[in-house]
Amino acid sequence: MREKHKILLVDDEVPFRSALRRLLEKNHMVIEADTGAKALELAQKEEPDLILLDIGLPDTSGLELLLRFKELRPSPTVVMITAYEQVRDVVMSIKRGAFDYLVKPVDLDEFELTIQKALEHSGLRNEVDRLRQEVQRLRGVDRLIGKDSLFLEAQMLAIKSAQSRDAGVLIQGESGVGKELFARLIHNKSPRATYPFVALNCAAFSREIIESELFGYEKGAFTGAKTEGKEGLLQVADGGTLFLDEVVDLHPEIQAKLLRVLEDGEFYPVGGTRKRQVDIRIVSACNQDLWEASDQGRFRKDLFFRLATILIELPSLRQRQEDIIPLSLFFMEEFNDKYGKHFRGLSPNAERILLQHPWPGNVRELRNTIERVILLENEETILGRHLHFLVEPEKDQVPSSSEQFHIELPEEGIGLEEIEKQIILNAYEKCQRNKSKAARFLKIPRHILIYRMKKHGIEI
Ligand SMILES: Nc1ncnc2c1ncn2[C@@H]1O[C@H](COP(=O)(O)OP(=O)(O)OP(=O)(O)O)[C@@H](O)[C@H]1O
Repeated sequence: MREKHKILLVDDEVPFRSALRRLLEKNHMVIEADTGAKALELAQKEEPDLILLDIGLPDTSGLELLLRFKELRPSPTVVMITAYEQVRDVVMSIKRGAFDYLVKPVDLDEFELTIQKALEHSGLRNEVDRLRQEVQRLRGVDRLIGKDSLFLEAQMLAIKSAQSRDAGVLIQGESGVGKELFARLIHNKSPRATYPFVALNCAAFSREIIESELFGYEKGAFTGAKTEGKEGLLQVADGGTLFLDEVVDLHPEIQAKLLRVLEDGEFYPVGGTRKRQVDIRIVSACNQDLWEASDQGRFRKDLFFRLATILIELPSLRQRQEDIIPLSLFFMEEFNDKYGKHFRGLSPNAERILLQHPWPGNVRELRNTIERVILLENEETILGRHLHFLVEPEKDQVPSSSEQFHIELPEEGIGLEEIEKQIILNAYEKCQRNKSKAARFLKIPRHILIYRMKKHGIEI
């Protein structure tokens, strides 16, 4: 938190700025701009708590500038400064989000009161922003949606494993089931929670990059290495948790180096001669059976035992049908907030489609699906037709007329003549014993149908 508030004065009159500066700088940090361009640059760079903004500037109008300030994040509190004759502009500036206004020449008491209120407002807004971020963070991690028994068992195991500082936890499950979310949950509930959580996807880069990312390097370790060297993620995560995603893809040499870190808490950066010490916990994830990979010689068994002191298996979304609708509603709320929409629920048809889909991409696929609908549609209910992209194309579902037509033939065999007779009889009945209709149905001329009916002894 800043000790002094930072106030930006934007006015092109030097004597007026100097007078305000004298009033303010005893208790606040003051910065100044005499043009709109300079003011915008300072507002972005310095993030002032409060801006005192003159309406008439040489290069732009204060009203235009106000709109630009309102787009900044964090957005500063703005008090407009104006002459009497610009009262209409004041009304406009309040509509555009200015907190208050002061009229030149400024009355001292009114000035102090306005500044005090504006700074209180700015402080409250910052607090609201901070709390909102905190809620978002907690929502993302602590709000794990799921009532399925396999899922709840996994969650209980994760929370229990968080009590230990060091035990290796391996989380297994298909892609998108929430392995990283579980890793964050374990970290946040563990004694290491106030230290960093650092994630690395072991499948995303070459062996060399993973090695230098993990262990860091000393200057000049290899061609292209930054001259000053680089700290590895092991060091960055010191005291906290290192999350290794797709751990099965770690190169054997890196597996060996990692084992040493886990055994002795020590390692050498790439190209380094000075030993580093770290205190980390490793939570890893894998979308295949890591024990089977060890058995097949693709992963060191000694490292497996270190990483998998506790093994958590996360069920696929297909295995937890009862969670599909609650998860959908949860994501609906999330994306309502994000895109300013007002969806309230799912139609029965939409529910049916969501429940029938096999979700090969699991919760991630469901989340993306709901995001797509909320972003693109504008109704209050998610409807079946909003989910058309999940439904197989018609031609794949309904067999063509020739595939639909099927005759059950008797085991002992049957004459072709008899088959023809049965088909004509069926068609004749289907067409309410109307010979013209039956002929059209069988795609033959009417006199041929009559001829064949007589031949087979069918009553006309
Ligand atoms: N139970 C849950 N409740 C709420 N959101 C969830 C849940 N499970 C997963 N998610 C969300 O689904 C998405 C995918 O989750 P996550 O990245 O943790 O999966 P993963 O198993 O690590 O995937 P990958 O194997 O591809 O790395 C994330 O946006 C996550 O927030």
